[in-house]
Amino acid sequence: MSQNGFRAALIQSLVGTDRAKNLKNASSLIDKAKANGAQVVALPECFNSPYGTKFFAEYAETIPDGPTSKMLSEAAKNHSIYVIGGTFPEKDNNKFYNTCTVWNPQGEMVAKFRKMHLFDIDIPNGITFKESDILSGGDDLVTFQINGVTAGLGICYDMRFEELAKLYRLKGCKLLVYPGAFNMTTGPLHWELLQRARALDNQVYVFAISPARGEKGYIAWGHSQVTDPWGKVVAQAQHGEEIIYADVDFGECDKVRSQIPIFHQRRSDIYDTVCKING
Ligand SMILES: NC(=O)CCC(=O)C(=O)O
Repeated sequence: MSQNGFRAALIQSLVGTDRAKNLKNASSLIDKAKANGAQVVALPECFNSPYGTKFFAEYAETIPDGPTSKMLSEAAKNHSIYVIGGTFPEKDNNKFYNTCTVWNPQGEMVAKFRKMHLFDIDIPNGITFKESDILSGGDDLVTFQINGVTAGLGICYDMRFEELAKLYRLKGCKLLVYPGAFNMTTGPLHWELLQRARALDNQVYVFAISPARGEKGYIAWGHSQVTDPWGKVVAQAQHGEEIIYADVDFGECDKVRSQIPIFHQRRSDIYDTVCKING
C-alpha cells in the first residue's frame, strides 16, 4: 500500500433480522472487495442487525469477544486488509452503545468509537426516532492510522456536527469515516450535502457507508459515498446492495490545503474550536 493512498471499498450490504446471515453476507462482500483490489473496506451502520431502538439490546455484543468482532478480525487477517467494521450494538456495564470498530491487517482491533451524538429527531409526517431511549452516547474522539495517514471516526448523525469534524482535522486527520443509515425524509436533501460540507470545510476525504435500502422497518436512504477534499463526490452508490470503489490519493489533501490555506487563515483570535476531552 502506498503512503499516499489506497484502494477503498465501501460495502452497502442489505441487512435483515438474521445476525448469522448478515455476518455471512458482509464477509462474502469483503471477499469480493478484496478480489477487486481493495486494501481498506468499510461496512455500514448496524450491518449485523436491523436499525431500530427495539433491536439494539437483542443484538448487542460485548467487544471484542462477540461473533461480529470475530468475523471482522478474521476477515481483516485472512485478507491482510484494514476493515472498518461499520457499527453494531455494543453492551458494556449494562449500557448500550452504537459502536464502530476498526481492524488492521493482522486482525487486531485498532480503534473503537461509540456514536457521540444520538439520533433523536422528530419531524411530523416524516420521521421520529429516539436512540437515547436505549443507547448511551460515547464521549471520545477516536483516530487510527492507515500507513501513516490519520483517520477519524463518526457515526451517521455525528456527521451533522461540524465541530467534531473540525476537531479531527485539528488532530491531523485526512480521512473521516461515517458508517451511517440516513432515512428517506432527510436523506435526499442532507446526506450528500453534509458529506461534501465536512470534506470541503476540513479538506479531508469523507467515506459514508449506508446499508442497502430494505423494504421493511427503518428504510435507509443508501447512496454510500466517497467525497474528496475538494468537496467532489468521486463515487456514489444507488440504493441497492452494492460495493463502490475509490482510489484515494491523500496528496489531494496536501494540494488543496496549500492552495486554499484556510487552516492558516482561521481567526482563532475571534473564534475557536476547542477539544474539552484530553486537553
Ligand atoms: N442513524 C442515524 O443517525 C440517522 C441520521 C439521519 O437520518 C439524519 O437525518 O441525521
